[in-house]
Amino acid sequence: MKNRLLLLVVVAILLLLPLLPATPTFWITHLNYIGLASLVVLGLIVLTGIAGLTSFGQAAFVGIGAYASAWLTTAVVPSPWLGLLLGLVITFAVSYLLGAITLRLSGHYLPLGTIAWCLSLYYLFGNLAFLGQYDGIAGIEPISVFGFSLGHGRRIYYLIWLCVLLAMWGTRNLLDSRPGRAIRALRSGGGMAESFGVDMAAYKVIIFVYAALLASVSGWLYAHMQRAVSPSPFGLNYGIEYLFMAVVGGTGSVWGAVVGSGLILTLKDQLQNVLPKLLNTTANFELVAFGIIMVLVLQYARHGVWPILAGWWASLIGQTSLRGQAPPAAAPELAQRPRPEKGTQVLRVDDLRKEFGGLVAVNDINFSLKAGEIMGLIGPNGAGKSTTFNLISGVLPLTAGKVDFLGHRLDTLRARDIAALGVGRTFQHVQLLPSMTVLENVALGAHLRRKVGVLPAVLRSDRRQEAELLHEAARQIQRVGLGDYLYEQAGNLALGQQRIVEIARALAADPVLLLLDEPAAGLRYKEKQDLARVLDQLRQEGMSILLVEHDMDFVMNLTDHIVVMDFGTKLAEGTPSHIQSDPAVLEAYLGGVDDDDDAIEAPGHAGQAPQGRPA
Ligand SMILES: Nc1ncnc2c1ncn2[C@@H]1O[C@H](COP(=O)(O)OP(=O)(O)OP(=O)(O)O)[C@@H](O)[C@H]1O
Repeated sequence: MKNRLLLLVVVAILLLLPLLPATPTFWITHLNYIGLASLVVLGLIVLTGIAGLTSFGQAAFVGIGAYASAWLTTAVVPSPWLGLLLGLVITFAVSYLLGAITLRLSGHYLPLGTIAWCLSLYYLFGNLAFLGQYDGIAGIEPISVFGFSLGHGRRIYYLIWLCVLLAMWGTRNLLDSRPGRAIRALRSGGGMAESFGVDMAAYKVIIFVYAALLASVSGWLYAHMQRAVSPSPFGLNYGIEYLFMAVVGGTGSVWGAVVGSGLILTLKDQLQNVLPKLLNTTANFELVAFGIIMVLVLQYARHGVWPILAGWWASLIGQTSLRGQAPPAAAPELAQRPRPEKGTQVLRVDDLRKEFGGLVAVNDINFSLKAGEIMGLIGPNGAGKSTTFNLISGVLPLTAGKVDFLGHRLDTLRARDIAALGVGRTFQHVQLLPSMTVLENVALGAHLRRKVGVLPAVLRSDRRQEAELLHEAARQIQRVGLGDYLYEQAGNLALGQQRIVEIARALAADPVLLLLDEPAAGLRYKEKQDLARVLDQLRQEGMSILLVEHDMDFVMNLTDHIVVMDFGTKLAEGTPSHIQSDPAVLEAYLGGVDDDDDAIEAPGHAGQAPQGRPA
């Protein structure tokens, strides 16, 4: 409520400022530039801040939007609105092409790639004769709305800030949606999101184009505000400055765009005014001071200024934790996929093999799993259990062998196609998105159960589907006993609880087969019992569960069937009681059969199995 009030106050001030004759024209011009930069930085917040894809090249897209409209309105038809359309179409085509090529690059190659195409486009603007080469294009028409000219700074101000507010609204909607969760998962890099059906490569291109289109709109407004364009504001130094704005403002929130643009542009302006007077020289020291201030900000406010301001505001209005807040409103339940009859063979692994160079991590393993059965995959550290999981779920390619899931060959499919068939999984090293709430993390698991594109998400016409996804996520979180933590940031939970959240996320995908990698690690005794109850319930519902676990008590009490691996090979297979007295297993675990100790300790006494290979 108080947040809304603050927003209304900000919007009211923005509305009133140009109407007050006392407002200096300089302020309005300055605010116009802040608005133009905010649009570009907003795209960077999504691209770099949220998705972790660093781009130094956004200024080039500003240039495309500016030049397209400048050329069209001066040389072809004097319609800035057609100019906007042309700019958006060209930006779409160029950014799609550049994104498809450069986003395949990772690490430092991606930023270097963006520098390369930013330089290319800059020199292209400066060398094309019909764009006026380095002199650029002058005499550009102002924008008019229903015959009302926005030629004056105080008028175009409203259009600029309307675009900024709309872009902020749309971007917030996007981030708070099914595609938004996928975009926020891009930063995690690994294959986690793909294991829930997210096409990471496609989303990378989508947000690259989204950010470029925002920059293009900024360029269009710039061209018709300045009434002239030349290449210099679209060069690499501006691309770097936009990135600074995003980092200084705060890359995790849409408000960071406005705060960062405002701070950097005001700082630059003030340094230009104050430093010459202070140092009594005309020498250009402002960039030196600017650089030092930037280093200090990066050192002491790594997440930007906005999170600090937001924290102050939250403590001022007494905003407390969201823990315990009511779950999302009830919504129709998502359809469940048909389940195989109990006892039907669900998974069959034939001669599964994985070599890492000379190391055979999985050596021609065979086993099968039926519907309504829990199978344990156990073995000492390094036995090849997690690798087997990764082969079944498509995270790693097989060296040889075959994986059959309900008649589908999994070993020829990508991780996201395997997820779509009904295989859900958790990870040995927890892979949650720590800054997202538990609810959002689990809703990511249900990604494939509703189709919502970027446009409906931006326009917020996806609310029905979103309510269904959140309702399903909340249902699964309550099922695993974490209903009090729906709105807690996942990174704030204890490691054991994070593992349980991963199980809820896998359940949200409505799997037929659940692959759990060390689900009981880090849990207390009572939590393990609760988890065992949930898994038993799932088994009774007909789900097949394959779990890797070191806690023998947990495995022996819960599973129907166990496969023991050692050095990549299958050592033994059978029921828990059979495995507990198998001499080969005892040899692997305990270093040999002892007269006094002829079995893996009975459930209830065992606790953790020895970790590591026998000496
Ligand atoms: N990407 C990789 N590249 C090279 N070697 C790997 C890779 N992944 C796993 N290995 C090796 O394969 C073997 C099996 O590893 P894996 O993680 O599957 O064992 P594990 O049974 O799951 O062990 P733990 O219980 O410790 O998790 C180990 O020797 C490991 O070092």
